Amino acid sequence: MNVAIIGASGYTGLELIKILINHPKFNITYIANSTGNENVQDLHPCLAGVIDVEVSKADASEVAKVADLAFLALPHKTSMFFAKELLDLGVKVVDLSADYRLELETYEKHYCPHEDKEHIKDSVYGLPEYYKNDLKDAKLVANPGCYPTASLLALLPFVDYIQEDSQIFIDAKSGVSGAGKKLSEVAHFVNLNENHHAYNPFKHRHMPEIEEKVKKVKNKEFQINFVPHLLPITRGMLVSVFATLKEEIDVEKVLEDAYKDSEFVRVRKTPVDLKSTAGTNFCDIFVSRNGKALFINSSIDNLLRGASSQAVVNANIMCGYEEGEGIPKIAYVP
Ligand SMILES: NC(=O)C1=CN([C@@H]2O[C@H](COP(=O)(O)OP(=O)(O)OC[C@H]3O[C@@H](n4cnc5c(N)ncnc54)[C@H](OP(=O)(O)O)[C@@H]3O)[C@@H](O)[C@H]2O)C=CC1
Ligand SMILES: CC(=O)N[C@@H](CCC(=O)OP(=O)(O)O)C(=O)O
Repeated sequence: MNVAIIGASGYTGLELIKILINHPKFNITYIANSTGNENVQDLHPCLAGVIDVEVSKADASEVAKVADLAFLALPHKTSMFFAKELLDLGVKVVDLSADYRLELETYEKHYCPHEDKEHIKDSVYGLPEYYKNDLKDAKLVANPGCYPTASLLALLPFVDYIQEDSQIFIDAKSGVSGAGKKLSEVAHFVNLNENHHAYNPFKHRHMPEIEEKVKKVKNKEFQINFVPHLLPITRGMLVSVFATLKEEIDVEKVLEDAYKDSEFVRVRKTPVDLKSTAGTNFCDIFVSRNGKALFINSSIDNLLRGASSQAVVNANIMCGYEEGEGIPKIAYVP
């Protein structure tokens, strides 16, 4: 199957190239960014001697001539313009941005007016462990955000056991590649190095994404109190969920049962770490309880399970391939 990558000069775009080069079924036929007119090796010197392709200035009608499926690694608000055109031209889309993740009303409250109301209602949320059946027939997949991926995989198995009307707290920590390649004051070496801080407490746009998906998957409404933090590292994400159980249940069994058939969730016996998942599509999860107090701990690579490798898993399912075809499993350890 011929595929296109739009947004190939960004961090997640590069990860898509790296995965798709080695993929047994997908063949990259189109790579684009906002300017084009460059070789991919000039864009990413690490790809010299690996892939020799001209980068185009992104154009949906050109994509439709050479590809059946497009990965959009574009910023929110830009993605929906390309997705709309591509879908109308019959190209399947896996969108890494937030543009198709939420109900229209939730999206417009937390982002901006939506420019593709026709397709947003048909998009499938790309969290494979919970949406696999819908993904099989999807034409448009909305890849989840990195924080919601790690948070939902940790939280969802326990939602039925958490005290109704109680508070759920999520402490989440991300490597700085989560913010994309653009320069910013926060990502300045001197501000970041040997430092650690929270940002947007209780106001981050991933809080409504987590709340909405808990409601959709489990039909339960909880106030999710989400606080993200920035880590002075390139990639990796660590999430700690705190909640109160209705009863003193066997939490390890609940977690193991939830993911016994999942190729890319590993249930751990000790608290999780960043390095064991870096470079892979795995989500590692550990759970513990103190009476009714519940602690769930998850780890992912924000650029892979939080973005590009999860996008390729979704594309595999959409195209009827094995979920794990071409998906990285070996971590960057040590
Ligand atoms: N980084 C992460 O960990 C995660 C990111 N995401 C989401 O994935 C998407 C991509 O993220 P990331 O790779 O970090 O972003 P980057 O900022 O690193 O890259 C953005 C890419 O979009 C391209 N682009 C921007 N505007 C246009 C345009 N008008 N036409 C064509 N190309 C355009 C840029 O090209 P150019 O170089 O020409 O400007 C660049 O290739 C975002 O929506 C992000 O929120 C989701 C989960 C995790
Ligand atoms: C460290 C950092 O800045 N992270 C980004 C989240 C990146 C991501 O997963 O999400 P989206 O696809 O929704 O942008 C942030 O907090 O906005």
